[in-house]
Parts: sequence; structure tokens; C-alpha cells
Amino acid sequence: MPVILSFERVLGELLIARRGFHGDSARGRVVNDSRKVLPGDIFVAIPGTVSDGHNYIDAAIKARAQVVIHQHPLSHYAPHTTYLMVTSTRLAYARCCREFNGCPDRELPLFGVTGTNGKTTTVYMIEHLLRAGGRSCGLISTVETRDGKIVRPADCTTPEAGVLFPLLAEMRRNRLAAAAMELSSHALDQGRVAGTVFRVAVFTNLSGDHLDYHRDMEHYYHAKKRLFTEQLSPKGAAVINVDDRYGRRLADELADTTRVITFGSADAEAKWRITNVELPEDGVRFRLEGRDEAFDVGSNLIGSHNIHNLTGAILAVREFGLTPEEINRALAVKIRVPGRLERINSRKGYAVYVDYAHTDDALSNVLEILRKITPRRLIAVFGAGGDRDHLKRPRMGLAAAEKADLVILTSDNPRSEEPEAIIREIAAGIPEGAAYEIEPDRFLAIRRALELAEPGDAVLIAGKGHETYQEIKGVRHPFDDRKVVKTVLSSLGERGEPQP
Ligand SMILES: CC(=O)N[C@H]1[C@@H](OP(=O)(O)OP(=O)(O)OC[C@H]2O[C@@H](n3ccc(=O)[nH]c3=O)[C@H](O)[C@@H]2O)O[C@H](CO)[C@@H](O)[C@@H]1O[C@H](C)C(=O)N[C@@H](C)C(=O)N[C@H](CCC(=O)O)C(=O)O
Ligand SMILES: Nc1ncnc2c1ncn2[C@@H]1O[C@H](COP(=O)(O)OP(=O)(O)OP(=O)(O)O)[C@@H](O)[C@H]1O
Ligand SMILES: N[C@H](CCC[C@H](N)C(=O)O)C(=O)O
Ligand SMILES: [Mg+2]
Repeated sequence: MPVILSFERVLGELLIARRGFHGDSARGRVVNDSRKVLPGDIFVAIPGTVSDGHNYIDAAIKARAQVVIHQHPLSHYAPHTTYLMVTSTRLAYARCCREFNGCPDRELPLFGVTGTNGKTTTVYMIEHLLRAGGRSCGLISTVETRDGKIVRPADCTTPEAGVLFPLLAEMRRNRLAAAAMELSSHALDQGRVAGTVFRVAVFTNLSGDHLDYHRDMEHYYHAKKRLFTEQLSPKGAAVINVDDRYGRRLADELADTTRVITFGSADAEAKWRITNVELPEDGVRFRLEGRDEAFDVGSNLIGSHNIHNLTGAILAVREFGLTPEEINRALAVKIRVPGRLERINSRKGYAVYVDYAHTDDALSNVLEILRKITPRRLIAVFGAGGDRDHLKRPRMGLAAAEKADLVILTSDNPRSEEPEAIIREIAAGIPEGAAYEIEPDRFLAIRRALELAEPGDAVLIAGKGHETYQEIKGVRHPFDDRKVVKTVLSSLGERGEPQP
């Protein structure tokens, strides 16, 4: 019967095994996919959501893996191979990736942001504030990663450990002062950042999403909470939005163990309160009041949700020593978050907004914001991702029908599902009598909305934001809402300019 080893013991064994391989210590990468194994690699067998890495151990050995890390006893053991059994191969994998990349988080202060909505926006704000304040900052986000030299489009929100730690190590080699990264609930649940220490952790909010994966809100909440209970430095700070009910709960549950910095609206019980809110058409203005200090904030980003995102970012960078003066200087420079309320004007006099709202909460929020600044009708075009949370679909239908004058349901990465079936699930939430149309072809849906729009109207095209593809049956076809809008506007002779 194999013995379960502690991680420290595993590391010790790995260092010996790596030295032993042809005397070449550079060999021995940690790999969790048998298809990527090269001679001398360490293969980690991870039980996944689709298959189980334990089924691929023979394939990994055939590809000449030198070491196998597993968590279940095996039916047979090959000669000339070192087997290490641990309680969780997922955690061992992340911790090995971290160690083999020199534990970059020891010298690179990390800002982690989690929550259902607002993560990307908040990490962009943190990066902006730090950079404008003279501190270079790496970025790991749903849109792209930036390591200080190279900007790469992102494949996911939080990369798996085998991609993440080399990226953080590169940031450290590039002498960045800090890094801001998004933590998805999947990443936290799967321990993609196990062992990593964060300087500041920000909680934006929690609402219904990803219940296909987490089963219920309680599991979803606990996945998010791990950032604060398992990954935050004892000297670090938790910045929490207590206008959100899960945020209030998190702040309460952390109060005895963690330095918690709460923020919320004027009447919230919070260390920092948001007052004097102004929501003009071209940005936001508000005052942030602490116990003994206050400062006035202004930004080009529109919408009350961005007041919360900005506050989270501001309180995070204050932990890094930025002063209110530095923060205000930085905010005087425009912030741009790709695909988040990006506005394109038509010559005819209506506005088009491309946004990444893909939950009912986000849709409802964004439509409320547009309602305040739109003189006439609101037209919303959106769909819902295939092979993802089904429960949010009817709620998205309801939220949009309640807040928009006309809804056009279309496709948004149907993946392996039938587009019409997804649309039917969204439509099931639309109340009787609400105005809606169905056009599964997203290009035609956008064209239909722009043809219907009159001067003074606003068209919201939601769900894809920065994305540049439409994924149908495993194939990603080029599709960028922003480009499609411009193409359609040109074809209608109404091409306007994007608003800065
Ligand atoms: C549900 C989920 O998170 N899945 C992720 C997870 O896959 P998994 O562990 O379930 O892997 P699996 O396919 O069951 O395979 C199990 C193991 O066998 C190995 N294997 C498999 C086949 C083979 O021939 N040989 C082999 O060794 C695999 O490499 C894996 O280690 O780990 C994989 C590698 O790390 C990820 O690519 C994969 O992301 C999939 C593509 C995905 O769609 N993830 C989404 C849901 C996601 O993570 N999204 C969040 C954002 C959500 C948000 O917006 O809030 C993100 O952080 O991006
Ligand atoms: N604080 C917020 N509260 C509610 N809605 C928000 C908030 N911030 C952003 N949104 C809405 O959610 C959309 C997605 O925002 P963002 O990309 O910042 O979120 P995210 O948490 O990174 O999402 P993802 O889980 O896809 O990575 C925005 O386009 C906007 O419509
Ligand atoms: N980043 C989120 C939202 C994607 C929204 C939509 N465009 C989709 O592809 O489902 C996710 O992975 O769930
Ligand atoms: Mg994101």
C-alpha cells in the first residue's frame, strides 16, 4: 500500500529525482496533461471534471515521465519510475509549479480580486492607479495578461498553475512593483493558486452565476472565501464591499482573524463610506469618507457599479502606499476597460454600448445606468453562454425585459448546445406582454437592433464585451461585437466614432 506523503517530503523527493535524470537538473517540468509530457517530466494525475488524470498515467510513462504524483492507489507500478502519493494532486500541482518558479509571490506583491461581477474592471483600475502613481504593475485578467514586456490575450480568467507561475516569475524578472490579478471561483475551488500569498484581497459582490459548477450559492460563496482565508498574507488586508450581502457576511466572518477594510454606501456600517454621488453622462464623481479623512474622487467611467469598483481599487492601492493626491492625479488620466460599456455613436443620433454583462445582476445594473442617460428607448441584444449555468438564463430574460423597452435574444458562444434551446430558456423568464424578438444569428440581431434604433435611443449589446470570437460546436469563429457594430453602422451609412 503506498504511503501518502507530505508536500515537503514530495518536494525533497522531486529535487532528488530531478538531479538524477541524466544529471540534467533543467529537466523535470511539472505537467498535468499526459499529451504534453516530455522525457524526464513530472506527471501529476488530477481528477478533473471531464476525465481523470489517473487514466493517463500509462500514457505519461510511455512519453517517459520520470515521476508520477497521484492521489489514488494504482493497480500497477512501472519500473524505473518514482511514484509519490499525496492527498490532493491539484494542490500538489499548484504548489510544485510555484516552487519550481521560485515562489514569485514572495517578492512580487499581489493584489487579488474576486466576486461575481467587477473583477476585470477592478484589476484594470488597480493597474492604472499603480502605473500612473509610478509603480509598475503586471495584470492577469479575463481580457489579457501583461508581464511588463508582453501583452497576451487571455484564454481564461485565472490561468492554471502551469501558466500562472511562469507568468508571475516573468513579472518578477521584469522587476514589476506589483501584480493585479482576478481570481475566478473555479480557480479558487481548484486550488490553481494554492500556496500563493496575496498582499491585498478585494471582494466585489456575489450573485447567481456558475451554479452548474458550484451547485448552490453556499458552495459558490465558500469558493470565493478561500482567497481571504487561505491565500491572504497575515499582514495583508481584505477590502470588502459591504453593500453586498455576501460581502457583509464575509466581513463579519473574517473580523476576528483578518485586517478587514469595509466600504459601502452613505448609510452602510463601513470603514469607508461613499457619499456625494454624482452620475453625469461622462463619468462618476463621489466622496470617500473614512473615520478621520475624506477625499473626492472623479473618473471618466460611467455607472454606479464603477463607483464600487473604483472604491475597491482605491482602497487596495492605499494599502500599497499611494496617497490620495497620487490617486487623484492618476484618476485624472482616463481609464479604459476593453468591452465594458464601450460606447459607439451613430450619425443618426443613437448610442451603442458594448458591454460584458453576462449575469442577471450585471444586465439589470447596466440597463439601469443606461436608462438614466438615455432620453428615449433602450434596446438590449444578448444571449447566454452554452455549456454554462442554465439557471441564470431565465433570470437574465426577466432582468432585461424589466429594464429595456425591447429585447432581442441571440447567441453568445452556444458551444455544444443548440442556440435555439438556450434562447428558449432565456425567453422562459420574459413576462407575458414584454416586447422581445429572437434572432439566433448575432450579426443579424445586432443589425436588427441598429435598424430599429431612433435618435435618442440606446442599444446595449451585452455578454461578449472584449471577446473576439463566437464559439459554436467546438469552433471559434471570429466575432467582435465592436467591429460588427462599426460594420453595420457603415452599411447603414451611420458610422460614428467610438467615444474615448
Ligand atoms: C471546469 C473547469 O474549470 N475545467 C478546467 C479544468 O479541467 P479539469 O480539471 O476538469 O480537466 P479534465 O478535462 O477533466 O481532465 C483531468 C485531467 O486529466 C488530464 N488529461 C486529460 C486528457 C488526456 O489525454 N491526458 C491528460 O493527462 C488533464 O490535463 C487534467 O489534468 O482544468 C483545466 C486545466 O487546468 C482547464 O483547462 C479547464 O478549464 C475549462 C476549459 C473551462 O472551461 N474552464 C472555465 C469554466 C473556467 O475555469 N472559467 C473561469 C472563469 C469563470 C468566470 O468568468 O468567472 C476561469 O478562471 O477562466
Ligand atoms: N461592481 C459591479 N456590480 C455589478 N455589475 C458589474 C460590476 N462591475 C461590472 N459589472 C457588470 O459586469 C460586467 C462584467 O464586468 P467585469 O468584466 O469587470 O466582471 P468580471 O467579474 O471580471 O467577470 P468575469 O467573471 O466574466 O471575469 C460589466 O460589463 C458590467 O456590466
Ligand atoms: N467569463 C465568463 C463569462 C462569459 C460570457 C459569455 N460570453 C460566455 O462565453 O459564456 C464565463 O466564462 O462564464
Ligand atoms: Mg473578468
